[in-house]
Amino acid sequence: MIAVENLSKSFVLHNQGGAVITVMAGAALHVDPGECVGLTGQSGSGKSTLMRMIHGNYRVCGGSIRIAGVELAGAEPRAVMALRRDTLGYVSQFLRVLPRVPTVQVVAEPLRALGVAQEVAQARAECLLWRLNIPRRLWSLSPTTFSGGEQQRVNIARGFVHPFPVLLLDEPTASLDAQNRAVVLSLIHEAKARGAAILGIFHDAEARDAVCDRLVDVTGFTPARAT
Ligand SMILES: Nc1ncnc2c1ncn2[C@@H]1O[C@H](COP(=O)(O)OP(=O)(O)OP(=O)(O)O)[C@@H](O)[C@H]1O
Repeated sequence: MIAVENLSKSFVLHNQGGAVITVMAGAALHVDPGECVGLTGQSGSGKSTLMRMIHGNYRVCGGSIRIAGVELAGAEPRAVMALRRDTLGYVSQFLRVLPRVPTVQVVAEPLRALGVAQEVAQARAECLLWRLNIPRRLWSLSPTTFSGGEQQRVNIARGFVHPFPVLLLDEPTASLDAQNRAVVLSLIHEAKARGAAILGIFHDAEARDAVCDRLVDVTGFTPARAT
């Protein structure tokens, strides 16, 4: 479902005399349906950079990223948007939303984008908000003023509302208490059971051990160690 081959990435710092930072060369990994793979490696080794390339936020310098058979390297923005709508879910650490949109709509939006009826999308969103212990009185309010942990749970609800075949998780349990962390781990297990291919960054070792089938150390892709 996720196939990365011979991937390279450099950043050119145009505002710093054109300095070039090569983060990755020869990166390769795959994630099969029903599998959860964790990215590890020391701080600055390129975990987030790899994740952002797989999400289509960062341009690839060389190599290939295929998601459910679709090549992302050099893909048109329209193709990336279609992939994100249908196939590729992403839960980041930080919620980014338009102001004044009620939480329940924020969560239901990925389903609405797929043409799911409003009542069905809302019911599914409410179910996830309930499971993630967001108080009902908050559902009609914008999440912009919510606490860090509440915002993260809204983000998780939004990421899991559609059964995406591929899921990218960037620290999904980072600021959660034990009870909510257990809910998120259940959601990940359920997604694996329905055949989702999941790639995640988990600094929380206990969470990582609970859900990951394999680990890939990104340090092995840094140029000094690349073959
Ligand atoms: N937009 C950017 N412009 C320039 N350099 C960048 C950019 N994004 C990342 N980098 C560089 O790429 C390297 C890898 O960063 P990245 O955030 O991917 O590491 P990480 O493994 O996720 O680190 P951490 O565990 O600390 O979050 C760093 O040296 C960073 O400075």
